[in-house]
Amino acid sequence: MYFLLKERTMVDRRRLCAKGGDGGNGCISFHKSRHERRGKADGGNGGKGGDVILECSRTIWDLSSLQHHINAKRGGHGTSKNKIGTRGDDKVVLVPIGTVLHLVEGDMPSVVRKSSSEPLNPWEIPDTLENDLHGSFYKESTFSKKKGNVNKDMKIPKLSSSTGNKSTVDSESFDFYDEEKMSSWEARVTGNGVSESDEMEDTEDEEEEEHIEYNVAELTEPGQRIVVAHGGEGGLGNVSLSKSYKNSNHKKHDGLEKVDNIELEEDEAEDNSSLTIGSSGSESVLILELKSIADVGLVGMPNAGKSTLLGALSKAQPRIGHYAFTTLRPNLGKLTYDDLSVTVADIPGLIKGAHENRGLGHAFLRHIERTRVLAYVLDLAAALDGRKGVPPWEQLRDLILELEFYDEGLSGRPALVVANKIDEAGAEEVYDELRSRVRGVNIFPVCAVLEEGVPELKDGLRMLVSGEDSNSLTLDDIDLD
Ligand SMILES: Nc1nc2c(ncn2[C@@H]2O[C@H](COP(=O)(O)OP(=O)(O)OP(=O)(O)O)[C@@H](O)[C@H]2O)c(=O)[nH]1
Repeated sequence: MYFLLKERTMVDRRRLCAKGGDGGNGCISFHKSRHERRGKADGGNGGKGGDVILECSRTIWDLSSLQHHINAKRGGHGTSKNKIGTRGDDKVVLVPIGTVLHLVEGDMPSVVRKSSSEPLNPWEIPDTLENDLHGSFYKESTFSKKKGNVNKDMKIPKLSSSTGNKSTVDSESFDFYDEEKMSSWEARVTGNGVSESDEMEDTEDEEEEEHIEYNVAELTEPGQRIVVAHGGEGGLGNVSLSKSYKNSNHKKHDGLEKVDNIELEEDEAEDNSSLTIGSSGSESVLILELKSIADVGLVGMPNAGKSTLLGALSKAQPRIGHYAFTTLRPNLGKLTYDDLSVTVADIPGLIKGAHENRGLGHAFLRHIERTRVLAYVLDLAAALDGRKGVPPWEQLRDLILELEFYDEGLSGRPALVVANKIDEAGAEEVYDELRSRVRGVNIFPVCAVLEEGVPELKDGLRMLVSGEDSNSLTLDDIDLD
């Protein structure tokens, strides 16, 4: 029995600017009493700023809920009676399993922690400060530009770059889908004059000009956490300042008061004031990308019927049009069997030249790269009755070529073939010919519109995903003569 869940459009890539909270300022205060007429230092340290943390979660499906700018809270200021400022709240952002991080700017995501509620010792002077106090000379940048280390346990995936050219191989000029459709699709506006394609292209252009460190970290386990921007350290209150100077046998003076009977020079007092200011939280710019978007990728030329098929498989209602490229971003459907749950992605139609980034080819191919198995969706009716299209076996050849041009081995994944639009007049004969020309993989005749052949296809997909069927398709398996 199948349980079918609703389909939705997914966001699989997002740029994120993260900023840790600034540290709170330390307090300069003196408690005076009858016995302590000169006053005793009692100013507390500022609280540490919060971190921005990414947490891997099963409950998150894609990156659509992620904001572009995420700031953690600043730490509270220290107060008299040696009260420490509150620690700024961390900002924990849930991301899906398989989120890969690319670093555009800032510190390496460094710390993997299970919980953000680590008890903070308010009396502790941060290492960096301790060193500065006893070391050479304090500089504010020491706080704000603290360089993190990559966690050794962090899994570094080997994903190929998403913007790089995969191949320089030329392909023949494309004549299957007319240029008018292509340009109308590219110009299609999806609201406020900005098309999704424009938005994606802008992002890719922007990225090409940047120096990006790809795949610096990956979130694979639910509950796994990575700090992407650190909170600044709190400034020192005069209690901590006087203790530190005492320890280091420095003689200092604030110009007006004697602290613990230690004489302090006036010029040194100015240095002290900078130590009381909390440091800025670190900032980073990242690109988050989903490594794996689905178990099954529906791959086909525009108009082959992929969206309709996804709807038939998952009772979803993706956008379906009578023109090419109805789908600009992958739609996802979930197909749950008794013992297995399978995600199916309707990947935007590929065209000849996609590997050269024609028609947003790279973006589309990147989606395919992140599916486990492939279902080639062919349009049996494309070449019928003098239509402009090419026969299904040639569609198959073109699809395999595009995958191979983009990334050698991409077409080597387990696959099956969906022969769609079997209901059209003359399609049965084309299907018979397809069967005689294509060997090695299962071929399912389907009418996605009427949902005919869909149960058998579901069984085929199940076998593919569970590994019972591991057949893949190469050009050698297609008889093109
Ligand atoms: N006769 C017939 N038409 C179909 C069938 N499946 C889909 N269509 C039609 O084919 C056209 C394209 O369908 P889509 O599902 O949008 O195709 P697509 O492959 O997702 O297209 P892109 O998103 O542009 O890549 C629509 O007009 C569908 O109604 C089918 O089984 N039989």
